[in-house]
Amino acid sequence: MIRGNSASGKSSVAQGLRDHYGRGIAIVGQDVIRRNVLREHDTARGANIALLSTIARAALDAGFHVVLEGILYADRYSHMVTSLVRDHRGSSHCYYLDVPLEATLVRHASKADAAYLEQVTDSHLASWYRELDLLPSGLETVIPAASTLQDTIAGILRETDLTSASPVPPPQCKSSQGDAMNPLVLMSDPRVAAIPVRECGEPLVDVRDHGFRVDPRKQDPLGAFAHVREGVLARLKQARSLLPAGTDLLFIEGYRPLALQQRYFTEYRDELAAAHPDWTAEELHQNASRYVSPPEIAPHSAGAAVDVTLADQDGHELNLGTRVNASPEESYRACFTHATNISDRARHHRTLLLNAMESAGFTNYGTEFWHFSAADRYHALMRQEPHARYGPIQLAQPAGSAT
Ligand SMILES: C[C@@H](N)C(=O)N[C@H](C)C(=O)O
Repeated sequence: MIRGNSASGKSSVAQGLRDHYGRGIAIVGQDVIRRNVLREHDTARGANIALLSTIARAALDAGFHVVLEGILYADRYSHMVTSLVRDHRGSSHCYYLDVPLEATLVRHASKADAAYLEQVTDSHLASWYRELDLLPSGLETVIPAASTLQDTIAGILRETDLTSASPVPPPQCKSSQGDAMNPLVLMSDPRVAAIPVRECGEPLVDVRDHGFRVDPRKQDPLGAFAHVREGVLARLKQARSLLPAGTDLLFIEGYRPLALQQRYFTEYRDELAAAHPDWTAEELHQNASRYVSPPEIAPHSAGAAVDVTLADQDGHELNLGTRVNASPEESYRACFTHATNISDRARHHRTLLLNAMESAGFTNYGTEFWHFSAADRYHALMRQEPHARYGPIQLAQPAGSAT
């Protein structure tokens, strides 16, 4: 988001970002919506406020990066802007172009649009001007007037990680496949279910007792999410030790009770069925298994799988291209581990994670960069092992708790 007074350079910065990045960036300009589309005054109850939010959300949902730019006075627009930032599942960056009134008047006078200059005079600019009209909670990075247009654009591209990402959406490929060289084996592949399980009986253990960074987003009352088999914990420890200094594993989810797995699977399959009424039951089952494992072979319900990502040394989640648990539809398949429609930096982070986890003996699921498992049926098939060692398991209930 780019805010600032009239003639502070917001739209030039937005245009410059798009010129560098190419297609895939939507510019949502307050002036365009308020003046051109609605032709309304800027008031606290203006219809443009909700419309800006709706357009930005729709563009994000369609897979675009969004640059929202405008004067967007803090007292009128901060609620809309902070809600957008709060609800956005990717990363958000807010900038305020801090240009003194005198400099905005000079920039304004240099505009080529004579009709606009006639309509918008210096006294308009002066009456609209608000000094350092920042949003609450330190959301914005203030860019001083001394920063040149080129420097501002380069800085924002760098910070937002948009320097070299390819435009979205990516080239189309068949929805249930990888590429010709590395076809994905889906969880629904009958070869996975055909792998026998020789249950080894290892218990579930709580990773929170072992110093891992554990993200609370999948937390449940019993702490089931933080459990994994003993051997999985050992591998996690090894993977963690293999990461370069300054990066750490961020643990999101391990064990998942079978009933929850069943619910996730049914919900997602029903979502696909609503979006693709022409798909057969088999197509639905297969495509659902890109994102949720069929319950009968679920690695999470065997305590064999972990969803993990990377954090920096202060625990801040790193950018790995999409949010963890982004669905193929939501992310234009950028959630696929080897997706090409992510930035170089995100790719680098994915490679760090993949290398560490695979070296520690995990197998990744190619449709989810964050999902790894060991000694379950999927892992056994991919590593050509004759049987799995972890089958479905139940988490012991604490003594005295209701069943
Ligand atoms: C739902 C998603 N986070 C997930 O866990 N997917 C894998 C494939 C699974 O269900 O095992």
